[in-house]
Amino acid sequence: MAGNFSDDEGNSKGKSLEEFSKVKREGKEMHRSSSRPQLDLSGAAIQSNSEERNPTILLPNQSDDIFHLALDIGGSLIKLIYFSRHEELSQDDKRRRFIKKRLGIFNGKRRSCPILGGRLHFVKFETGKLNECLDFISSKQLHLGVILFCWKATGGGAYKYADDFKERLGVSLDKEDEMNCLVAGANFLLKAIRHEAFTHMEGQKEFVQIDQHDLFPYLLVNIGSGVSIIKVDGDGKFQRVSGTNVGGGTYWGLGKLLTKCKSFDELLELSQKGDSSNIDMLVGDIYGGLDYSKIGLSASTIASSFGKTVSTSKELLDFRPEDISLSLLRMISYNIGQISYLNALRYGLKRIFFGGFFIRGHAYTMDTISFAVHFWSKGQAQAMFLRHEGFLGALGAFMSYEKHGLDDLMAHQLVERFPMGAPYVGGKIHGPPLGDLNEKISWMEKFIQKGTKITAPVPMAPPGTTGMGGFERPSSRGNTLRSDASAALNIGVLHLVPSLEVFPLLADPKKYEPNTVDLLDHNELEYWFTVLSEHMPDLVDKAVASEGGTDDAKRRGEAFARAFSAHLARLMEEPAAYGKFGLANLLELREECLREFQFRDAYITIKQRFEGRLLTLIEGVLAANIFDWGSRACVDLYHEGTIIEIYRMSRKKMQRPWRVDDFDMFKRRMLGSGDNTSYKRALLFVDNSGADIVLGMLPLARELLRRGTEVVLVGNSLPALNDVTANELPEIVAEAAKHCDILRKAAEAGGLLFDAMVDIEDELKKKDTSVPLMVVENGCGGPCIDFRQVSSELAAVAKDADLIILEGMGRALHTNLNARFRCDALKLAMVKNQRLAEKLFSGNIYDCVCRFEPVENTQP
Ligand SMILES: CC(C)(COP(=O)(O)O)[C@@H](O)C(=O)NCCC(=O)O
Ligand SMILES: [Mn+2]
Repeated sequence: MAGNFSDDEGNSKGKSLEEFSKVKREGKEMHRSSSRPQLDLSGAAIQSNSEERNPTILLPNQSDDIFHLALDIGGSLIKLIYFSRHEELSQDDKRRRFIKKRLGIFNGKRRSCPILGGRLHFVKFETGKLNECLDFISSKQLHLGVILFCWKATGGGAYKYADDFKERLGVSLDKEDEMNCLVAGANFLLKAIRHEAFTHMEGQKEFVQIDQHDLFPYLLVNIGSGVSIIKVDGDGKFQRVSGTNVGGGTYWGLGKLLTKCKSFDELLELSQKGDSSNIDMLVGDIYGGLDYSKIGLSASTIASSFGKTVSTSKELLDFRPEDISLSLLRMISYNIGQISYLNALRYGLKRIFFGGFFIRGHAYTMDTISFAVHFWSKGQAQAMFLRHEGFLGALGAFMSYEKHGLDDLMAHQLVERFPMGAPYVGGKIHGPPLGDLNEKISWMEKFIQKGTKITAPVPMAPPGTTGMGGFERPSSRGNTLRSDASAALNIGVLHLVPSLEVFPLLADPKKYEPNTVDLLDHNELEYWFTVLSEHMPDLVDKAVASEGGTDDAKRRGEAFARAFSAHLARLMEEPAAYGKFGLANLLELREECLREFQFRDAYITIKQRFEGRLLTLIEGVLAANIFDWGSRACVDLYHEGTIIEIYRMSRKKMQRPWRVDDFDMFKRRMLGSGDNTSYKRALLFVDNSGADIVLGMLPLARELLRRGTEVVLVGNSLPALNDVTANELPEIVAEAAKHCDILRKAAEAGGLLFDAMVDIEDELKKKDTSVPLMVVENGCGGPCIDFRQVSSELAAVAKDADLIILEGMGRALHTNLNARFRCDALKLAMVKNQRLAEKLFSGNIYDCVCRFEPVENTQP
């Protein structure tokens, strides 16, 4: 990795590099937490002429896990992106080591994948309040990890404010060309991030999946203070074809003069209550209330922005600031839409992507731009917007660091999360600071005391819009408090997980959609909102108990409930607030939110309760799936009997045929005649811990093993509800193995019974590479599974598998009910929700689903 080198005084002369690195290291360690990445200066060499004031230093042995930070300092806003390294989530335990070696997955850093896992954070500040940006960087100590480097920066402010960064933080800014950055940022987003682009017409947001092989050419319109219009033909291939000086700065500047608003967001918020027909001259004003239909203009179309203000004797103070703001917003958005379309027409482009912080996820702005493009192109061209709209330049600057490997990242390696602390907004801090749990809790408590309703961060409510010709007055935002009331960002933190892979047995990864239930359907959202809200008190009880029921745990429990309710409220207000969101995402958001408030495993006490019954081996995966602490109906049942009583009742009630009953087909396949009857390798996606495993999946695994099938038990990587994790599985298997020879032998050979083995390394040297029983993690932290993002070890074992068994409602119904695989698939679940049973199968709660999909039938 290369970068410019200078010490705090900006002078690198007079000290040997070795001395320098020693001093720097010692100094650095004093105020650095141990989890912070260290610079490896060994082997460092000056790359350019050593007489230069800031020669470039090459650090050949530096691992990639240092902070990267990039800036886009525009005329109005500073956009900052920084990368923080992932903490290791769990120890690289014996099981993982064994599996990785057996599967030939290179352990440690993989050369083919030069970046380590980490997170990309997106933050913005007003340029006029540069100090807030510098304070933020200092408070997060982002500058300490990068003492030898310059930060990549773009935008005019990279020149204008370079000295401030040098003086306050001792960091130089390495300037990158703005247009280059915009294009690199847009290309990265459109290629690497799933559903980054969306259309917005008449209040309706629709996500668009761009085929990365069919991306170019397109028109990129970046609306910052001014507007750049760029024709993009490929990576690094572009031309700035036009621009306009009437942009975001114009709206803010004129708005400030005319309304006395103090900030852009205040001005934008004001427009929500405006009625621009008091300011604008409409076609109807000229035509006596009629449309000018001959040329396609409705009465409500603006004939002349601000046209009405000239013909009256009114002064500025006689006009409502709300109306002025809306009128300005319409004038500027419409104008940009029109100019953009004319440029698209000039170059024969159909797709126009709009970015820049002028848009701010503001529905009215997007609708106006879309309307202009649609109207003038007669529906031929399409306006599209980007979820990371404001960060194109900063992302591009970030991409210009060499060797971070980000340019190779693909959608399946990125997971977006929405912690309560993000996004951080400069200026008034409305939300809790990132990362600090205690402050986050206090922040939540403040709202609990006030009894105020809060919604999670992100943009403003969509206004009511009408069709052709104009828009109705936008609806007001009401009096809900947002955790981030001033500036809206509808993006989360991007987690980069280089080890995630697309499940290789998916029949058609392009067509694959994990979610069965789409929450963009408002009825669905309302229903699941109620289900999850009602489940909350019980979940909080369990979570608090899992942490010993202490006062601290109770405090965190309350804060979690507030935070998750705020997310739910946010989604109810704007279902697309977090991008394309299905039920699986919502269920995982709940687990992530628990983890954010440091509940490591909320159902641990429940899982442990089952341990005494581990020996009870009874067949019946379906019946055992009744043990689900995520289902309201089932939790109610648990008050009425012991686990074993409920299980017995569950089995007794199971009358065949089940609601979906392909059992006979599966049996025929299992018992069929000929040589090729046994499956070679089965992947068993196991679900709820204890009863499900012991009463359901282990007996099935045993049967498969008996028939010579290699069995891979696939468990969650992180706890989710009461589901068993991959780390917990070996212990359960070991316990069961004490009572079953088949399991014992298989487990020993699979490296699951370490006590029984002298040395794993000796085991690994054995020639026989067949492993009868393995445990692998799935890469997931929710109760569902998205097969576009699975762990590398699962992807590796999947390559030889010819049978997949998905157990449980989350993995087989909420997700993957419609998924098709390139091998046989058995989907087993009990439907523990009345509405879902009716909707999916016209059935009833506790119905069972046994769907067998032999590969011949699933191939198109
Ligand atoms: C979270 C779950 C999908 C877990 O089910 P499982 O995969 O364990 O069978 C399920 O508990 C669920 O959808 N619960 C919410 C709906 C309800 O309470 O009825
Ligand atoms: Mn489960």
